[in-house]
Amino acid sequence: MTDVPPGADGTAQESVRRGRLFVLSGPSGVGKSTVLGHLRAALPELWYSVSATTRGPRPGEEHGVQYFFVDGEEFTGLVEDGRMLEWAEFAGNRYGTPRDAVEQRLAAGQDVLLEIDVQGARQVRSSALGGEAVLVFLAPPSFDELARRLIGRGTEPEPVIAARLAAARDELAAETEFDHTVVNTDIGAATDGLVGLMVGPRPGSITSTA
Ligand SMILES: Nc1ncnc2c1ncn2[C@@H]1O[C@H](COP(=O)(O)OP(=O)(O)OP(=O)(O)O)[C@@H](O)[C@H]1O
Ligand SMILES: Nc1nc2c(ncn2[C@@H]2O[C@H](COP(=O)(O)O)[C@@H](O)[C@H]2O)c(=O)[nH]1
Repeated sequence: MTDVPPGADGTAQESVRRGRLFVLSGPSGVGKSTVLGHLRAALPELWYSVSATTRGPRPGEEHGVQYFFVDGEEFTGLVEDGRMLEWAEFAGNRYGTPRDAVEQRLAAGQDVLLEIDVQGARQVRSSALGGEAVLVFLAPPSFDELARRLIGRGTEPEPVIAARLAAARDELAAETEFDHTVVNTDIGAATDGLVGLMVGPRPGSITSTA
């Protein structure tokens, strides 16, 4: 399920600067996947974790691309074997981040981005990686606009949309737990906002040798 980047075999990592871990979260329908699509073009070196989920694929989604689509039994096995960095149940399905690929990329010096829900972001924060993780909240311009986007996407039946919007009320209240907020009013501006957070100097790093 995981792939290992060249040079990430654990043999020559002492001289490699560790990659940075970014977590992008926010309510369902705010535009996380859309903005990440643009971010891929802006930051081609960034590695995006592919989550596992028990949700069925939407039209056009492929196993190993948007998600690893697994059944409930396989998901439970991954959790019990300690192979999930974090996982959560969201609106009737389970979602989780495969641990090994993330740790291998970070050790190989590659920056990593997780697109996960608020429950998962909290778990990352309290995990061994929590101290180094940068948590970013993608916020909608308003709740009504969030609902318009989720309904307009047309991928979920009405009861699922209702469950996602109910979850969104709690998720929006969690914004203050994050290191940064980017408001997704305009896709280009939101992408630029994320890029600005991700390409800046690391905390404590030397920015000038003069
Ligand atoms: N800035 C924006 N202005 C208008 N529409 C937007 C904007 N950003 C995203 N959208 C639209 O909102 C809908 C939801 O976007 P998207 O699927 O990227 O959300 P998401 O946060 O990834 O959702 P989920 O968490 O459910 O996967 C899509 O139809 C997308 O085209
Ligand atoms: N805690 C986690 N949440 C995840 C993960 N992968 C995706 N998600 C979040 O789930 C919801 C719903 O996603 P959808 O694709 O069904 O619309 C959304 O908020 C995602 O960010 C994960 O690995 N862990």
